[in-house]
Amino acid sequence: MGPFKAYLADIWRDSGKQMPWAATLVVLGALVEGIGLLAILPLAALITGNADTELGRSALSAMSGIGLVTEFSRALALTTGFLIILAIRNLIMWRRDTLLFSLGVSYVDRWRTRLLSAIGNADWATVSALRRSDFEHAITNDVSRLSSSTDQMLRSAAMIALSVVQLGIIAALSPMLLILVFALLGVSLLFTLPLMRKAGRLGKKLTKSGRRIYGVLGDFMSSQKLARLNNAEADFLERFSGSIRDVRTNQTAFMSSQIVARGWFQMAAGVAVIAALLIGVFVLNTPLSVLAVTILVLARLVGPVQMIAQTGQSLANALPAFTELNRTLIELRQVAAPPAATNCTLSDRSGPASLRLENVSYTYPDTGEKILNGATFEITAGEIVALVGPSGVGKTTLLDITSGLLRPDKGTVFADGEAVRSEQEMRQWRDQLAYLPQDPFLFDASIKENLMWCARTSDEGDIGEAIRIAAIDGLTSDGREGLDIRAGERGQSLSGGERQRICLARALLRRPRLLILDEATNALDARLEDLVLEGLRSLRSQFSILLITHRAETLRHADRVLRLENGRVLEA
Ligand SMILES: Nc1ncnc2c1ncn2[C@@H]1O[C@H](COP(=O)(O)OP(=O)(O)OP(=O)(O)O)[C@@H](O)[C@H]1O
Repeated sequence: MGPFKAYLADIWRDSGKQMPWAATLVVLGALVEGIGLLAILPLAALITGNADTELGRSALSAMSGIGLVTEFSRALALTTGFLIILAIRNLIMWRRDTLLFSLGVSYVDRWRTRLLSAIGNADWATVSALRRSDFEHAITNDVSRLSSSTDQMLRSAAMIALSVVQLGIIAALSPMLLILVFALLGVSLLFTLPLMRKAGRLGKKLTKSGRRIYGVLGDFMSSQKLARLNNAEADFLERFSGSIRDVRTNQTAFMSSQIVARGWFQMAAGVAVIAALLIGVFVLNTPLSVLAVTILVLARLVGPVQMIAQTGQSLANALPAFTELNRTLIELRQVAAPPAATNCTLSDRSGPASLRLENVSYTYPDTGEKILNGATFEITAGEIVALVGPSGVGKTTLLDITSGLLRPDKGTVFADGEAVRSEQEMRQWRDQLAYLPQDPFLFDASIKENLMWCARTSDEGDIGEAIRIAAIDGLTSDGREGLDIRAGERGQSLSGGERQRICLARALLRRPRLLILDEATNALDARLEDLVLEGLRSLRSQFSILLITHRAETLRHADRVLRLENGRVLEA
């Protein structure tokens, strides 16, 4: 019951004031439905001419009291009353169902928002170690399962209220018949329990196999080119087929258990209706109108009871997804970078920044490998410094610490002589710098939209200048669509060098005080790289530059070269 309780509490908390209003509508709907059902009794008394129930008798005598004595006037009054009840019922049901639907939809929407904002707030070390496909699976598949079970559960709550009222009516009319109905529910429940347990087991398996599919699919999509070059499409297809086979088996088993459960219910309901008829007529001498109402209630109960039972199964199937989502959320929130009070004044500065890293050490928590060990270096305002070192020595790690993405285990980052420690200080610091990572990333949008991301206030003049420095003016003014050229998914409609230059122009539009380039011009030919780096040099009154490169020719653009070796920074 643990996860179920947590799930209910979560929906309740999330819905705010809407849930009590929805509950009121659910109860009102059930009561009006019950009144509509009872209205059959006087109608039956009128039609058969035999008032065989208390309610039938009182209704007829009440009508005589107000002068309705002819059959026609009574039939008209009863039909009008019936129609009014029906109209009120429909109005309440419409409001109830739209509210329940919107509660369900908003609940799962909020789950997606919670997960995305938890990712946005979690520290970089955790986010970078997160498997993308697991997260995609959580936010699409797990949340969808939650969506359908939440919707079913809310509708079932309305059905339960309806069933309780209808059972109450039978209890008032004939308690013995109620026992029959309970026998039906008991038998149904007996068959449902093992099926619910099975649905829970299948739910856990579905979460696992679903994640595997997303993993294989993610690998497949991002390595299409590689797969084709190695003629390895068949291998992917085989792995994919294996995972979907698992999902299919689990889904089929789940569907089959639902169909079996439905079959049992229909049989149990059929037996109960016949039994109620026979026992009512031959043993209990139940009045005909009560029998009619009972059969009507029983027939109407089959649908709701079936739905309630299926909701049980669907819940058992979705609860593992809820548990998994909660686990992901808690893990991400535990590593949320805490906002801290600060009197940092970095945001007031302008002109090139100075930077100092003092005695910085860092070990990746998942591998335990110590990458930096007392690294110290300095960049003065307006200086261009190159950082070199063998592949895998820790250059990118050092940049991630410089930009505040990773927090050093020991040591301090100083910007303009001020220590940058808290997340708030790091955020202010990141506003001052532009960091171009090794893989240039572009959105599937126009070049202009890509350029203006994070620099919304840039005008035509700013864009023109950034384009010129990044040497993409040739691309954007060659008679094609100019800045409206679409970059394609992850920028695939452009060449590697074009992508790098657009990312550089985008970085310049942020007006950084420190520009960090992690092999950010390595896809350009030597002539273009020279042109771009010379352009950047001319802007040293605006920003300092820290760049990583493996190319010896690039080093001549730097004022100083530093070498990273054994976790320390040395003058080269
Ligand atoms: N998120 C991570 N978790 C664990 N280890 C990591 C992580 N990122 C990098 N590493 C490891 O840290 C070491 C340094 O990596 P880093 O990317 O900083 O090197 P680099 O000097 O920039 O290499 P290159 O020149 O090849 O880009 C490598 O051994 C790498 O495997």
